[in-house]
Amino acid sequence: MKRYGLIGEKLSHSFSKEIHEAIADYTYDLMPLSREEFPRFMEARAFTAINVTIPYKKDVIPYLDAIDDAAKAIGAVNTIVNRNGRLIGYNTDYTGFLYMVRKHGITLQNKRVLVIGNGGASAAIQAAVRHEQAAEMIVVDIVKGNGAISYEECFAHHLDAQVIINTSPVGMYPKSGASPLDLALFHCLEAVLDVVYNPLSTKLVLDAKDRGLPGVNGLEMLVAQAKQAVEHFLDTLIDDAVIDTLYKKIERERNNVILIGMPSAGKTTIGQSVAQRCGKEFIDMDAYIVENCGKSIPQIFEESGENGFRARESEAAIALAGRNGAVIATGGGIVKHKVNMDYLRQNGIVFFIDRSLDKLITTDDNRPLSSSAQAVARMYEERIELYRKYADHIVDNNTTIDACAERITEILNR
Ligand SMILES: Nc1ncnc2c1ncn2[C@@H]1O[C@H](COP(=O)(O)OP(=O)(O)O)[C@@H](O)[C@H]1O
Ligand SMILES: O=C(O)C1=C[C@@H](OP(=O)(O)O)[C@@H](O)[C@H](O)C1
Ligand SMILES: [Mg+2]
Repeated sequence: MKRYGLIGEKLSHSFSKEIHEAIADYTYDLMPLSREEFPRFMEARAFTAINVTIPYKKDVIPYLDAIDDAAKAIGAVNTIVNRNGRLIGYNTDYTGFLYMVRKHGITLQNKRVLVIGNGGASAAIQAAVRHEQAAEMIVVDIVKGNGAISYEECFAHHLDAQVIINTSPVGMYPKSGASPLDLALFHCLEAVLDVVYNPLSTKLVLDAKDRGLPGVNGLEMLVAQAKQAVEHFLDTLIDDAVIDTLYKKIERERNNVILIGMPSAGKTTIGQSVAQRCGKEFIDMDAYIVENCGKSIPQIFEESGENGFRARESEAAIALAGRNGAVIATGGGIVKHKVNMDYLRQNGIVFFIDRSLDKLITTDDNRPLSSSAQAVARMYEERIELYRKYADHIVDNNTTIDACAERITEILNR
């Protein structure tokens, strides 16, 4: 019987089963192995082809009969094919990374490249950067040595890096507020790549985008390395187009849909409709806060003022930003604290629901901030630039709820 799959120590968060089974028509098993189980598994050779992940990418090498040049240069293998009893090793992290670089039109040749982190993923990427003939490659790590310099040394001498590649886990969920370095320091920066794919866009990638630079997340590389592994598994060539299709599909499924805009603009109502149309879960952030506090919004404002409410709103934003594939209607003031949007944007595509001001005035007790035309106008003045700044898309809501929800669904599906 043919057997395909992935070995590694902890595999519960792996996307590989989903990706492989979308590209090929075999069953792909996640096979977590403890350190004790690992040697027996490799000696038995009872598989057709496997991928290898942390911590076994180096440890598999002694069990193999041959490895290709890239895997040899890197000293790590992520793909093993059993060809009539002979185990052959490859490294598609290397080729997957090169796919991602080329796809985004990023040139490494003659560039000063800064690689953050010096672990397994870094080894493959360092080999790829060398292959692309970078002018200079600096590796920085929290642990100095083994080819890596310290952050101190990096800040003292290498702020002229042109391309930054994060191979470290810094910025990965659940510590997604973190970034390995402040991009503002790097005055020659042209592009940033990150191997982390949960969240879909790390803080580092969003910082690059905010500076008008290409910021590339690790999901594309993940899909590319899997597609190239399938090619080795089945000894066939597959069109690269499948990478983009699959990458976009996973991104669409995992991204949250975040609705922002003035109070009464229609975020809650439209959010429910979008969720229903797309078969996604709906979360209303105000309702989430009320449920968690056991108090109504006016009650929270009364007891702890706007600041008290904003603190609870930030807690909710950070918690909900870790969700996947939900439609999240925020409260109108979400944009007032940058940290809220910093988190929500990591796993979300942001829609600004724009409704004309005269339609926003309300005597609803639940909206203590929008009871008069003056109050609404003042609030609008204060926030409009922020709504625009954070929006990936601006959608008009001056006709029907249905029309607006339909427009959002259209944008999501294109
Ligand atoms: N396009 C629209 N047509 C008619 N009523 C609308 C429209 N958009 C919003 N509303 C109404 O405005 C009120 C406020 O909407 P809601 O979804 O609660 O806004 P938000 O969550 O942005 O504060 C609701 O009664 C909703 O039905
Ligand atoms: O704009 C705001 O500052 C607020 C908007 C409300 O949500 P809606 O936008 O759903 O009304 C709610 O979060 C709170 O009353 C504060
Ligand atoms: Mg609402």
